[in-house]
Amino acid sequence: MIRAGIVGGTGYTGVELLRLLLPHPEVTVQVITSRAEAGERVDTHFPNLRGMCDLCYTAPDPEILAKLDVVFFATPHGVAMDSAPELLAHDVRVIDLGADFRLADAEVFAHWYGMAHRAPEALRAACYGLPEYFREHIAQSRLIANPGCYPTAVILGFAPLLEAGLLHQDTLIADCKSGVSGAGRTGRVNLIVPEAADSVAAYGVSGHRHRPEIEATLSKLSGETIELQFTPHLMPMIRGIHATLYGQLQQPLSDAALQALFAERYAQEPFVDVLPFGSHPATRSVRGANVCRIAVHQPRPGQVVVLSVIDNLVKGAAGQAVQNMNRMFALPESLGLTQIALLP
Ligand SMILES: NC(=O)C1=CN([C@@H]2O[C@H](COP(=O)(O)OP(=O)(O)OC[C@H]3O[C@@H](n4cnc5c(N)ncnc54)[C@H](OP(=O)(O)O)[C@@H]3O)[C@@H](O)[C@H]2O)C=CC1
Ligand SMILES: CC(=O)N[C@@H](CCC(=O)OP(=O)(O)O)C(=O)O
Repeated sequence: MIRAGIVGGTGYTGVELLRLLLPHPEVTVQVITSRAEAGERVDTHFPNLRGMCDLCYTAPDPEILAKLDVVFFATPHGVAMDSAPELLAHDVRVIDLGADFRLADAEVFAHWYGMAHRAPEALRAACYGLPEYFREHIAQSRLIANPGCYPTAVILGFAPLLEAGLLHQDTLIADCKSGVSGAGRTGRVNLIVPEAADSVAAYGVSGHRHRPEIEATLSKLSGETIELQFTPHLMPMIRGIHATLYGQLQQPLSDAALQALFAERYAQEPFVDVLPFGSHPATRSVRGANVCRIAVHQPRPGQVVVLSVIDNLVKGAAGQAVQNMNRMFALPESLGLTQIALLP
């Protein structure tokens, strides 16, 4: 059995990790941390776990974490980088759901996250944990940077086109919507019901920290320098990300050829579902499931629109982290991740 620990167990992604790991046949969760709730039973805070979980929160203790096989950091940016080097030295695998190891360039990280990178050596050893594109590297890595939620939806939607060099690079737009759980449990004041319900607003239009993550990954996959306009919006829903991606083809391509590109690229992927051409996937079709549903459109010759939906807490965070863990421990990638989405 893999002995696992979760740092940040009172947050949304930490509890989502617990929901997925408790029934996982090859994992035993031995540690779940909270500084504020140390000593409290987890199921007093999350009654959905009653009868499934006897764990109590403990304060993060490096000596205890160092005895585990894998530690998930479901913590704000800047936390994992202070613990990861020591854990790695004790042969503990680390999966960071935050952004500490996502941007390979420490200076780019410092610019977007407003803090110097304090573990540059670990940063160099980290692998970007998007299994559909970096599966082999993940299997050999001991430190995984779990991708951001928006980047997961955007990269999975754009990558087949960019890998094939089919799009003009100066016309790319990612117009995205997120549910409020994307901001975390201790989210901002504008995420409380009276402020967030019955309203939609864009934010971060001039620059959001997920833009460099998306651009760096798509540049790596395409071999070109990719720049795009990324516009996130806050939606009055709890879970879900909907990405509408726009691009212009460099040369004419039939609808059937576009569809075949996506269908073939993801044919063997257990967690990417390519819908029939011209479909309209809804976030409710992925709620609670580790899946990205994608649909391709060509409204006018040469104009491509890709729709990509995920649950931000599952394929956008905890589910993808478990997928990465499975890969790191040479387990079947789908183990413990075959939940069907909750509908309605
Ligand atoms: N919400 C989402 O949809 C997604 C989130 N992420 C990323 O995952 C990470 C966690 O997000 P989320 O679950 O939403 O966050 P929350 O704000 O809901 O929870 C954060 C957790 O971290 C703990 N924590 C905070 N500071 C520290 C610290 N210095 N040391 C140890 N523990 C700490 C908190 O518990 P306590 O203070 O009691 O210790 C709490 O349990 C973030 O980096 C986020 O950006 C990634 C993809 C999607
Ligand atoms: C709705 C909302 O506020 N979403 C968050 C991103 C969610 C996320 O988890 O991103 P990281 O892992 O990079 O923090 C935001 O835009 O800042």
